Amino acid sequence: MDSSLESSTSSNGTPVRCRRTCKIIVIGDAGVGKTCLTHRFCTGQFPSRTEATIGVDFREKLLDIEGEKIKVQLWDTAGQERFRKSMVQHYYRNVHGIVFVFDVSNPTSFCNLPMWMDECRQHSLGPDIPRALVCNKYDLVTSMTASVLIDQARHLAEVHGMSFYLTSAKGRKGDPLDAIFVTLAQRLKIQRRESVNELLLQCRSESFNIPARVITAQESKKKWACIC
Ligand SMILES: Nc1nc2c(ncn2[C@@H]2O[C@H](COP(=O)(O)OP(=O)(O)OP(=O)(O)O)[C@@H](O)[C@H]2O)c(=O)[nH]1
Ligand SMILES: [Mg+2]
Repeated sequence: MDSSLESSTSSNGTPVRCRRTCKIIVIGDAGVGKTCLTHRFCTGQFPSRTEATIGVDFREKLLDIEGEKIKVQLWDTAGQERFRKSMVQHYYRNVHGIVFVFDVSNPTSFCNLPMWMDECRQHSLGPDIPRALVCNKYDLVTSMTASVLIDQARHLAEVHGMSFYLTSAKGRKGDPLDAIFVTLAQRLKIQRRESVNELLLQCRSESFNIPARVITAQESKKKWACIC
């Protein structure tokens, strides 16, 4: 995992604390509810009114993952082509997690998912980057057609190793909305731990005469690039 560390400084200018930041992009067709989902996750409220996102909106939330503070930076991207084309390069730079969203009441938004996945591939985001598939507006589900769509979505998520969520940004009791982002942050943390362990093993097998804790610290710094 390659995420960044953020520092705050004390009165004498020395860094006092580093906090990991991970960038999660939220993508999908226009109107599927990306802004509402991210807004609700960060503020707890369903926005009374939204307008089409132009470029990108940033939202942040500090999570406590197994005792470690991780700042999740959400990139709420624009679904409309005309509002996103100048920003696409920025969306995909240094991404740590991806959330694909579609609207269960709009089958076209499901059919367009391969196009969004392709765009990720074209920008070199490999399968190693944790991702989630969100079927939003579940509160609108009434028909059998929707349950077929949900089954297909579940299958798509399984095939691509994505976590799958049925959500309503409008919110219902027990809605798993928070789990989307918390689970991604947990996966990122595990991934980072594993990559450090892999490096340790590699170094040992190559008989480098370097104490393990030195490698961990150095590599950890590289993986979570520090901006202090
Ligand atoms: N019923 C219902 N409506 C929702 C839900 N989520 C979003 N909406 C509505 O869907 C519309 C579009 O929501 P947005 O969050 O702005 O959609 P978006 O994906 O950010 O759209 P772009 O910024 O254009 O890409 C708004 O009218 C929301 O109120 C939901 O879970 N249930
Ligand atoms: Mg939006």
